[in-house]
Amino acid sequence: MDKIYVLGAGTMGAGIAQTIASAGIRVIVRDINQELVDRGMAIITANLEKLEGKGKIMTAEKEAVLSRITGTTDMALAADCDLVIEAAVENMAIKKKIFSELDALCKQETILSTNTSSLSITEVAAATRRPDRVIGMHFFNPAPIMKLVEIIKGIATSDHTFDRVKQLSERIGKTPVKVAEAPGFVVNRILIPMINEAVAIYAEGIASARDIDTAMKLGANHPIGPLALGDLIGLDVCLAVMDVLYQEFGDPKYRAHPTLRTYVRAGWLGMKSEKGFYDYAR
Ligand SMILES: CC(=O)CC(=O)SCCNC(=O)CCNC(=O)[C@H](O)C(C)(C)COP(=O)(O)OP(=O)(O)OC[C@H]1O[C@@H](n2cnc3c(N)ncnc32)[C@H](O)[C@@H]1OP(=O)(O)O
Ligand SMILES: NC(=O)C1=CN([C@@H]2O[C@H](COP(=O)(O)OP(=O)(O)OC[C@H]3O[C@@H](n4cnc5c(N)ncnc54)[C@H](O)[C@@H]3O)[C@@H](O)[C@H]2O)C=CC1
Repeated sequence: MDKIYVLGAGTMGAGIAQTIASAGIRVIVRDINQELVDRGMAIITANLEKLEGKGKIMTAEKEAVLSRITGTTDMALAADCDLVIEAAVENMAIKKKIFSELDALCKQETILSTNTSSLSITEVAAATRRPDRVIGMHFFNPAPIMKLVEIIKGIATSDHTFDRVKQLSERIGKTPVKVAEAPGFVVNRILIPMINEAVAIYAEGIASARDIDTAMKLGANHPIGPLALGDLIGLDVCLAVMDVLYQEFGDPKYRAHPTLRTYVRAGWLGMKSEKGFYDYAR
């Protein structure tokens, strides 16, 4: 795979584009307006400058990585790419619309993948006429750091598509795991209900946000606490995943805590909106 198209330049899209370009592969990253494209490119540049500042990459390498990334608002540039990685919002209706558009646009061989956190690959694939070439390629946040990629086949995804995505994952330095289609796959079915439970503990006044996080860092050896992790992921993404788990399984244990929903309604989405369980305003 020589040319990859990433759809969405947000938290995940920017990190995925950086990861791919750092592995020597050309990547186009698309968002819906130029301001969002510029914001994504600025995040990538800042990340690379941090690595440069620490002496982990040379200036020439930073420039080379940046030169392999093209920011755009143009969907048509997906046409001749080998792989599309969709990292737009966690909403089935929007993903179906995007995949139907991509299907009409892209060459026959293009593999269409989604970085969805929880949604059905089979349902996304059904919006196309190439369900054998649609697959889940689930990265973790922050994408340049986290080693895992969950690869999820839908009911019609071919072995050939799986093998190609597995090979690419390894080429960009990730460790892929094969996961059968199920709501939330492996990691999020465990992780997001844990974050939801931390929100419940916070809302019940059992401990402060900082103490809940300290408890899980020092008591369970987690690198960051669950509320800080919710802020890193995006509380809107956490809520969307809880709602999918609840709807799909019909089990009340997956009910999103009302406080999580209220935060999202307030626009307190975590780091990306500079406010969540903590304040990030600069
Ligand atoms: C919702 C979904 O669908 C799926 C998901 O993604 S679930 C979320 C999965 N992610 C996690 O669980 C992350 C848990 N947290 C961690 O592992 C760590 O806190 C962390 C790696 C994010 C940061 O590590 P830390 O030790 O707490 O902080 P810090 O020392 O600042 O960072 C460690 C390194 O990561 C880098 N880093 C931190 N955040 C970064 C980011 N957003 N982008 C790129 N690099 C980043 C730092 O620059 C630092 O690099 P060096 O080692 O080269 O100095
Ligand atoms: N935040 C996280 O920790 C993780 C999120 N995911 C998944 O990745 C996807 C993206 O999530 P985030 O990056 O967190 O969201 P985000 O809200 O940070 O970014 C989403 C971006 O997609 C853009 N977008 C919307 N429609 C688009 C379109 N048609 N074309 C191009 N861009 C479009 C938005 O303008 C926005 O910039 C979601 O499906 C989410 O569930 C997966 C792994 C981790």
